This record gives sequence, structure tokens and C-alpha cells, in this order.
Amino acid sequence: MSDFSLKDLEEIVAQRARSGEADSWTAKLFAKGMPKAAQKLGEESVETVIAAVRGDAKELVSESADLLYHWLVVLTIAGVPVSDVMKELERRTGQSGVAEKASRKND
Ligand SMILES: N=c1c2ncn([C@@H]3O[C@H](COP(=O)(O)OP(=O)(O)OP(=O)(O)O)[C@@H](O)[C@H]3O)c2ncn1[C@@H]1O[C@H](COP(=O)(O)O)[C@@H](O)[C@H]1O
Repeated sequence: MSDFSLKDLEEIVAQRARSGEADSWTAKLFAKGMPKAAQKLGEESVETVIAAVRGDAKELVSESADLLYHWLVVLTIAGVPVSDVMKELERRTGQSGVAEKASRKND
């Protein structure tokens, strides 16, 4: 089991974005801004879906890593810390997804 966390990668992304280095994919994406970063996130989402539907576990791991990395880039550009997402997930732990969906239908 790896100790590497999304928080660790969030720090690397922020540091590489600040570096502005020519050989940094992160810095390149930051320079292009949200439209390009969000587009890459969408592409990686689709590639993850394709790997899942194919039942290709190795490809699913690889595409999931691409997806989470690009998701972190998008969050960082938006100024949203991963901890905000974790807090929201934590808030939801007391309620099942089915119950949550039913409560929204009654709004
Ligand atoms: N986890 C990642 C990571 N995952 C994917 N990618 C890059 O995302 C890019 C997009 O990949 P794709 O093949 O989907 O896209 P593409 O190369 O444009 O190809 P097509 O769209 O033509 O298919 C590739 O260049 C990958 O290397 C990543 N780039 C960086 N990181 C992490 O960020 C750190 C800093 O990276 P740099 O900013 O590049 O120094 C690295 O040490 C890693 O920890």
C-alpha cells in the first residue's frame, strides 16, 4: 500500500505550476488556462470510461491516474483545495446515496 496521497500530488502540481518550466506539462497547462485543462480532464474521463467498459484493469489504473492528475490541475486553477472536496465527501458519509437522491426529488 502506497502512502502517496492526492494531497502530496496537489503540492507537486502547485509547485510545478509556479515553476513555469518549459519541460513541465503542469506549467504548460496552467499557461493555457482553464479551457485547455478542463478539456484534458474531459478527455481523460472518457478514456477512463472506455477502459472500465472494456474490463481492462491495467488501463483503468493508468487512465484513472491521468484523470486524477488532470482533476487536480483543474481544481488548482479554480483555487479549490482538495480538502474542500474531502470535507464534502466526509459530510456525505452519514447518508446513503439512495437516500440523498430521494431527498433531492422531494425538494
Ligand atoms: N501525474 C502526472 C501526469 N499524468 C499524466 N500526465 C501528462 O498528461 C499529458 C497528457 O497525456 P495524453 O497522452 O492524454 O495527452 P497528449 O500527450 O496530449 O496526447 P493526445 O492528446 O494526443 O492523445 C502527458 O504529457 C502526460 O505525461 C502527467 N503529468 C504530470 N503528472 C505529475 O505531475 C508531476 C509534475 O509533472 P511536470 O509538470 O510535467 O513536471 C509529475 O512528476 C507527476 O507526478
